[in-house]
Amino acid sequence: MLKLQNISKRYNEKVVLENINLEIELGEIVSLLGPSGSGKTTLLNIILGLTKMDQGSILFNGHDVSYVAMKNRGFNIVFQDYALFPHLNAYDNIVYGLKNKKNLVSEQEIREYIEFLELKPHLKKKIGELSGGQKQRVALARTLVMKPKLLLLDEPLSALDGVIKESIKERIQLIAREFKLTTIIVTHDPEEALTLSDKILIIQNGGISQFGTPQQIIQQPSNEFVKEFILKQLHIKRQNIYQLFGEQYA
Ligand SMILES: Nc1ncnc2c1ncn2[C@@H]1O[C@H](COP(=O)(O)OP(=O)(O)OP(=O)(O)O)[C@@H](O)[C@H]1O
Repeated sequence: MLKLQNISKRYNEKVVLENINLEIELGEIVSLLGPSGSGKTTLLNIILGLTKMDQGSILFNGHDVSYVAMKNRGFNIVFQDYALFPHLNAYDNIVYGLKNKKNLVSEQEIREYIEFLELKPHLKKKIGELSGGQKQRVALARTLVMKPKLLLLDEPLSALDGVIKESIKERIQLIAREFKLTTIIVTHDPEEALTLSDKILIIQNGGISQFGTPQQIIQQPSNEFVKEFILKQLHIKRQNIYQLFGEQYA
């Protein structure tokens, strides 16, 4: 379980996060959802260990990792732009992080991740020869071979559309189930959060506006902001809501 306790962060006297408390169960997919500038990426980076918090603690499976360096936390992130190496082919990108950690994963396991993400036909291609969805799958494979204890995804679907977006969404859900991998996703898109996650944390101005399952957020929005943000301003497709939660919420 990942437990965030009283996390606060300021930048130049401006409060960016204030007293964030959160518990995420093993294998759960949680979306951090909120408007631009609400503090989502800052919270993701604090969990990763990339950004220092001013106050608070992070517990992972009972261990306090608040002061553990990023590389020793074992939490891995897929950045929004994938950060793949353009001069290497897909396979060399996937195994890049294993250079000094050869014993972390067997050849057989690497092959399984590649099969799982349907990347076999693309292994020899340079990054520039891959589609957006293929790049995203290479980035996911590269992260999975590192056997992360926690998977962090920054806007994983924002560069994708239509069918590709849906297939990556399904992949992310399969990864979380198959590998019992706790997954935290930053998104500003309510529809994405509602259809992808087990739970959603809605952040507004650095504070928690609501934390709950998609059903709870649809059925019992805890305040006007949640109602506006989720249901009205961002125009969630009625059809998707209908399919998920039934006619009365469409
Ligand atoms: N390194 C930094 N130095 C100063 N201010 C920062 C820094 N990083 C973020 N901020 C500020 O903190 C606030 C929250 O930023 P953050 O990137 O966490 O928001 P976000 O919800 O992820 O936004 P977006 O959806 O636009 O990416 C913003 O006001 C931003 O300007």
